[in-house]
Amino acid sequence: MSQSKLRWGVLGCAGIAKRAVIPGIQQSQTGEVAAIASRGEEKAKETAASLNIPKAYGSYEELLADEQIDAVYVPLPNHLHKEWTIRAAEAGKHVLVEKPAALNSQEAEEMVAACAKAGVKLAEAFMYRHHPRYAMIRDVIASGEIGAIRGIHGAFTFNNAKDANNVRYKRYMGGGSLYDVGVYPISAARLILGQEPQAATVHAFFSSEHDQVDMMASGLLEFADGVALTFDCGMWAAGRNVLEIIGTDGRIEVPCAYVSRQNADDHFFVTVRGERREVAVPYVNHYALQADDIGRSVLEGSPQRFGTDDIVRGMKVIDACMQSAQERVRVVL
Ligand SMILES: NC(=O)C1=CN([C@@H]2O[C@H](COP(=O)(O)OP(=O)(O)OC[C@H]3O[C@@H](n4cnc5c(N)ncnc54)[C@H](OP(=O)(O)O)[C@@H]3O)[C@@H](O)[C@H]2O)C=CC1
Ligand SMILES: O=C1CO[C@H](CO)[C@@H](O)[C@@H]1O
Repeated sequence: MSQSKLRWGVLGCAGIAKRAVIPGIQQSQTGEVAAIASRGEEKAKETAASLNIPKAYGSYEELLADEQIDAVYVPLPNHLHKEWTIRAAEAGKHVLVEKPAALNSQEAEEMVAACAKAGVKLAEAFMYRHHPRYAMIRDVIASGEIGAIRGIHGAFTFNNAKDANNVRYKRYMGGGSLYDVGVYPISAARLILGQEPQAATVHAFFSSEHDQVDMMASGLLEFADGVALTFDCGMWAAGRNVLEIIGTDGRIEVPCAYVSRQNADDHFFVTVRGERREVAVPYVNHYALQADDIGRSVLEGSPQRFGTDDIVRGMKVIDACMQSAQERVRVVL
């Protein structure tokens, strides 16, 4: 590609797109947001004006028909990820799709196949993985300082249960805490261990007041050598966003593990034989780094950090967690 920046189009005007991902692309080195689309033209125009986006479209189809757009960001409710990823790929656009990439691994496979057929890149927007903290944490583990990993615990909870119309409380849209936030500690454990779990056991509370979506879930993922991830996630509990890696000789605590601090330096803690030290990590915008990963792969041909096979493997784990929670069984992967 001869141009210097990837021209992004965004489908949908609210939520995480407006709050963080559009500013992230605008701060990235490789991308610019060239157009935004909404189901309502006025909303698109207002959002474009407020975020300095040159073009606004009153439908997603019109944006996909714009030949000036190279890549599309899909921050729609979960049940629309597959449809709009495939439509974007068929229109020749590279795709960054929000987490979870799909409702299940079958959908993820179809999305990966459509992108491969169209010759476009596909990435899942697990922005936290692009934060340099995770490479630093893996370095601490590789140094042997905390010894052999014996277990990982992750938690991601928040409380917006009063917002009854939220897409997270609609079952057909792929609502529920596992899809919304449980996916983060699951993704982080797979990232840190560099392997897939062998079995999943999840207990969830499906709320009749919230369209039977899971409002809270606790789970156990079994990895090789007796290592386990224990996690909990929830949408009607006080906010927590943490990860802990427990070794034979020490442990690593990661505060703000999945959504890093805004405009502030980050850190994590390493405790070995009772001595706790803080490892400082200067502020970065992980949404910008996420955009640059796909941007560099398109503009410079560099490999994406996470392949599309990771998307399907991750969704297989989520499938197993869902099945375990719904059927109250241990699911072998
Ligand atoms: N990586 C991260 O940090 C985060 C990721 N997410 C992910 O982003 C996705 C969207 O979440 P969030 O931004 O909170 O969602 P919102 O409900 O805030 O926004 C979703 C957007 O989708 C569009 N849309 C299209 N069809 C529908 C529909 N039938 N109902 C409602 N909205 C529709 C709307 O845009 P319009 O009306 O303009 O067309 C709306 O602005 C999810 O997959 C979620 O998991 C969410 C928060 C943080
Ligand atoms: O991905 C996400 C980041 O965290 C939010 C909670 O605080 C979630 O709702 C969202 O979907």
